Amino acid sequence: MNYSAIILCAGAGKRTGLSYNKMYYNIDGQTVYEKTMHVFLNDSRCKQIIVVTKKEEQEDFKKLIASSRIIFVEGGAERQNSVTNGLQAVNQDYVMIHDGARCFIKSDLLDRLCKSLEEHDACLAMVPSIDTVKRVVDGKVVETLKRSELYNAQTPQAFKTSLITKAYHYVNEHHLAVTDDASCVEALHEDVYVVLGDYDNKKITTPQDL
Ligand SMILES: Nc1ccn([C@@H]2O[C@H](COP(=O)(O)OP(=O)(O)OP(=O)(O)O)[C@@H](O)[C@H]2O)c(=O)n1
Ligand SMILES: C[C@](O)(CO)[C@H](O)COP(=O)(O)O
Repeated sequence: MNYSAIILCAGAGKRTGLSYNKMYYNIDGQTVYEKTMHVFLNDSRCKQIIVVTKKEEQEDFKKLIASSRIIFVEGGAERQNSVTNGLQAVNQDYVMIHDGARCFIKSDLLDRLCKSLEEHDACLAMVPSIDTVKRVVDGKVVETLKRSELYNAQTPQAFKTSLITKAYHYVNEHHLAVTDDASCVEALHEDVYVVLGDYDNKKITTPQDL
């Protein structure tokens, strides 16, 4: 199953407290960006990698890794806008959308997603929720959700390109704000399938994560 990957790197990383984009943060001698990219570069099914960055940071990213499979696209104000821009460059029938900041991704997750794409047009990595989750309004608990039905969404989120393109077009046209990609397909009332993610596949978000 060949695919394009959209690697989102156009954020600011504000919640980390760093004075620079967390994609340049160094872990064991490699930037977060390089760690993420190597997993996709090592996958022969990944025919095109679309790196979405801020315009002014593109040259810095280019210096870190060179490959004929990589192209750069300018990001937008929100993650949703960055994905929308990335989708315009996709040249494969299937696409995986991945947060650059999830740099602990392993290749077996790509295998599971590719297998799922053979049968389904929309699937995403998820892990069962560990904590008990409650709905709170005005500082008061109004509901305890049934944990056995709760999963935490990760990336990659993998799709038939035509479906996710149509789904993003729909949410953008209706001014709906989404925090992940599968939500756009949900908005079209199309099925989205769960692929077992990995608890290690964390998104670097807070100073504690660093
Ligand atoms: N306008 C944006 C916002 C986010 N991202 C990317 O989407 C991923 C997930 O977003 P998040 O963790 O929220 O990253 P930041 O926006 O960088 O973090 P913060 O919200 O703390 O500033 C990151 O890899 C980030 O670079 C993006 O490409 N374009
Ligand atoms: C897409 C995502 O990583 C799934 O958990 C998450 O929703 C991104 O959220 P953020 O607020 O942009 O970090």
